[in-house]
Amino acid sequence: MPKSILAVNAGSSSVKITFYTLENPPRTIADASISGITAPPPTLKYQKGDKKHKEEVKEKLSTPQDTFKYLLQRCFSDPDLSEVASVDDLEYICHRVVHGGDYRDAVEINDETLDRLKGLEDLAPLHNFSALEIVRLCRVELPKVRSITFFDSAFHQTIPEAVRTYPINQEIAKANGLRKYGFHGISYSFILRSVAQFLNKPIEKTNLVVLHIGSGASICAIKDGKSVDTSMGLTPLAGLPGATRSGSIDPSLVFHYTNEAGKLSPASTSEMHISTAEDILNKQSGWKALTGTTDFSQIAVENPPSKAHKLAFDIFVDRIQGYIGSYYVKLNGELDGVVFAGGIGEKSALLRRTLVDKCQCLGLAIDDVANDKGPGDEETVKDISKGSSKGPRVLVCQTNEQFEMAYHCACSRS
Ligand SMILES: Nc1ncnc2c1ncn2[C@@H]1O[C@H](COP(=O)(O)OP(=O)(O)O)[C@@H](O)[C@H]1O
Ligand SMILES: CC(=O)OP(=O)(O)O
Ligand SMILES: [Mg+2]
Repeated sequence: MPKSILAVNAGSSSVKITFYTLENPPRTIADASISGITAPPPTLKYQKGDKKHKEEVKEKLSTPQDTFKYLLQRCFSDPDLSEVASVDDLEYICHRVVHGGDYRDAVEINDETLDRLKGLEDLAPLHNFSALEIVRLCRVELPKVRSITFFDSAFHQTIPEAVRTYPINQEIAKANGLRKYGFHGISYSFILRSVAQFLNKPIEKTNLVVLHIGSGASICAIKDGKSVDTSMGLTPLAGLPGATRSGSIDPSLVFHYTNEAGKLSPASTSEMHISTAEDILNKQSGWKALTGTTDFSQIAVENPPSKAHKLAFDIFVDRIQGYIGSYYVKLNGELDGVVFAGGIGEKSALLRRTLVDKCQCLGLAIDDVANDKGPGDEETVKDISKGSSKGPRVLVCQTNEQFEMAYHCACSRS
């Protein structure tokens, strides 16, 4: 039986896994995910071809490792999934790791790289912990399968010095790795390749402003196929607000909010230390703090259920509009398109329409019918610009971080 690739995308509240054939390009065999780990009961979603299944998980899944093991076991024990019946059918496991520090490329896990990644965990405990717990588990329980880690930050290594440097003491900045890194890069890499192909342009001549907006949200300016700026910074907290994140705020706010800011948060564990301020701004802010829900589909509605929902929507629109304006100028107005991606970008026609209306002065215009319809299941990129528009294209891209990892894994092998 030919071997396969398993791609793992472990987030703070979900673990998604996808099995692919080991060929170039890889073909999806099956997809499984568990979401709602932090807001039980967790939900399992499973898809193989046209067969879709969703159920509440009864077992207690308190760690990313438990969740990953549960998903793997479910897939291995499915009689319809004969392609991946056991660990012997796997050649590679690709892991999405959010913070990769100075890494420019994916790395294969061995004692040395795992040690280096351990150092990064302190810089981004909230974001790297789940993924690295799963990497460690795979080392112990699936030692024959090669683990490759892909970093969200790697795509942004091209950001110029003046953009990535914080104006603080540079000795301290260098010693502690304090600079803008940027994230969602695995997704941006998928989007860039897919959109360049769609526009029939070479990647190195493609200029885009891309919005990856899901429960974590960021935006990226791409010039000649390279990231030149992005809204997230040292950690994914900077920039746009998200489901539970504040996004950029005046840093002094922290000390006015609570005088416990620097103390360890009760959410810390013996392996993961986070301060009270980090916990508040990362996990108790954003849509959740404003409206009580983390689900943007309840906020992005024509008639919002409360003033707070309307305010949350308006805040998001305001912050994104600011970045689009700034990046348009940084790209000298020479952009091929503005791309909407991520759960919200792909699904909310209302947010896309509102933003495009607010950015009319840049020549953006939308076709309402195409926008309302959105992309079909098999449509990776859809053009929703108004036919007569001479401005940059307005596009929706259904991003796929798992595929991007499997694709690079298969490419580097062939
Ligand atoms: N129709 C919709 N309108 C607005 N937001 C939506 C819609 N459908 C899903 N979303 C939002 O997309 C977000 C999840 O995005 P996704 O990129 O899948 O998540 P993650 O950041 O966890 O990877 C959630 O906040 C969800 O509410
Ligand atoms: C980097 C980041 O914010 O990731 P996610 O959107 O998956 O939370
Ligand atoms: Mg995501």
